[in-house]
Amino acid sequence: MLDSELLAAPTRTTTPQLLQKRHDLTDALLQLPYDLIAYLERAAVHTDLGYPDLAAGDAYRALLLTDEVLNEGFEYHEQALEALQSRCADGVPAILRDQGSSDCDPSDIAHEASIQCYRKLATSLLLCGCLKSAHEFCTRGLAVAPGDEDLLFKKEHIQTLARRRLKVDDVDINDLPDQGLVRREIYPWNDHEPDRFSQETLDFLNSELAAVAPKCEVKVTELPFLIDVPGDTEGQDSPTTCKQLGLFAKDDIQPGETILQENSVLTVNNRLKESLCDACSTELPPLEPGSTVVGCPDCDDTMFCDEDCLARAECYHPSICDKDIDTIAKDPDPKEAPNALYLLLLARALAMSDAQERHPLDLTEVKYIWGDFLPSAANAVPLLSLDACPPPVWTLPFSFASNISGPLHVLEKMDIDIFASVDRYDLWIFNTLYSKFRGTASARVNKRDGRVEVAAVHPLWCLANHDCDPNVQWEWGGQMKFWCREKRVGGVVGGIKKGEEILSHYCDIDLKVQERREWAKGSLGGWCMCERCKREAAEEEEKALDGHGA
Ligand SMILES: C[S@@+](CC[C@H](N)C(=O)[O-])C[C@H]1O[C@@H](n2cnc3c(N)ncnc32)[C@H](O)[C@@H]1O
Repeated sequence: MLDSELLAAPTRTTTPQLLQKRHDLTDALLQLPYDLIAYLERAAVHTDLGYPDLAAGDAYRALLLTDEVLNEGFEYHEQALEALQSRCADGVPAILRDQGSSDCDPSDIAHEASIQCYRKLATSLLLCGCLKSAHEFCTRGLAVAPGDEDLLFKKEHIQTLARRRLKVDDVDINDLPDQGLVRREIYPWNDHEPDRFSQETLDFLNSELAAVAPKCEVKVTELPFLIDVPGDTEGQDSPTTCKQLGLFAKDDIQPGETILQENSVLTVNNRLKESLCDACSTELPPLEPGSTVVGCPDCDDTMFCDEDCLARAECYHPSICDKDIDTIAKDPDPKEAPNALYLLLLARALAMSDAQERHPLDLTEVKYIWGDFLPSAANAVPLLSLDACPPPVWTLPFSFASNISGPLHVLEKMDIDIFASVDRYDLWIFNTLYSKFRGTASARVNKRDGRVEVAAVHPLWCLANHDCDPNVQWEWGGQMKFWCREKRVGGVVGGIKKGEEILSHYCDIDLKVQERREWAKGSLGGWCMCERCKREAAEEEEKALDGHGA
């Protein structure tokens, strides 16, 4: 019986009805932000809609609110208690009734609700593939409700799954997988996403390009739909294409000519003690007489390479100035470096949103960029099974720390009320930002120790598509720079004719085809199918056949 509870049971409520319910509950939360019952109700709707990650996010906020109710000294105690009392005016809320309690004392209700939160968190995180966090919530829940059958069952199930996945008899809890996957999509209720192919979008992007890349324009183009399976790519049905954006030359461009120079404050680094500019993350010039380095006049330790960077920081820094936010995600374990950088990018976007009083998804640096989204229908899985979760079609990396607790911690450090700001800082918004950053960000390693330390999103540079015979070369210091190659692969003289596409490179083009394809696969979403790759792969295959025959 418990097993069936773990599955997202088919519901008689239709998707449009569920979406309406979600909409109403979100509205209710905007009216009564400290209502833990509404969060639990929305978690249930998110489960029924097939978004266990969003259900976990709601259950976690509900859990935090149970703490607020139960602890008089907590910041939102009064508001959370008042909201709960108003929800209990007519008896125990329906969402808690199956727990058998008819007692309407707020403390008892909050206690019952916390157990429900632990159960929801454990199940939902398990469905996303975050076994370690799910296990932790089972353990925390069992400390509050020893012997709770549901939590005991889930804990046992996690251990069974882990034994199977890790192929060991004794599972060390610290070894449990915790990096999950969730749906990567434009959520049905996301009304911030522009039509990227509309004339309005193209006009906006082209006006931005005029300042940083006057010889470039963005256009709609067709790209091959790339396949993830090596060996499936050649000599079969020609791959279908998909509509995307790309950069094109508006004029002839000469070899060596600079094409694009772009600054982006959506740039972060994960070094705590390195002297890097807070805005552009380049190494600061030495602090000597005549140095251009300037500090923030209002907080210690925030340095910029010059007055220009200090001025650019106005669009995010006021929201984190003197807020003790510096240590978050800094100096991570090397294995965690990419996740830490994505969290820092998210934190920067949240600071920009707060400082500019703009919805994060409406930030110019974010709004138009590629997110590698799948249609919602393709992501929807009719019945989620705990034994095969997350389903292979889900592609957005997800963890409790990166997607739920980390962003909330950042907001709290920024003195933002995490309950009263659900319109701007809801989990689906963090997930959408992550999708966009994962589709477009570039990273830089420290030359001294080879560790990945800087990441950035350059919203115009990232419009250029990849080719293993690129016609441009790029370099990223304080600025992202593109220039026309002097020579193409094979020694052909460079130069780009008016109307030709700007062809960037997402991997080291000096590698052999197999290695190039491996490297670029992550950012391309599949096996590169450029002319050079197809030609060289065919040559390699021919060589292998010859070797075989000899
Ligand atoms: C950074 S974006 C490039 C700009 C993107 N086309 C847009 O519409 O904004 C990277 C994505 O573009 C697509 N892409 C880039 N180069 C490609 C290529 N040579 N073949 C197929 N898809 C490509 C892939 O979907 C990749 O994930």
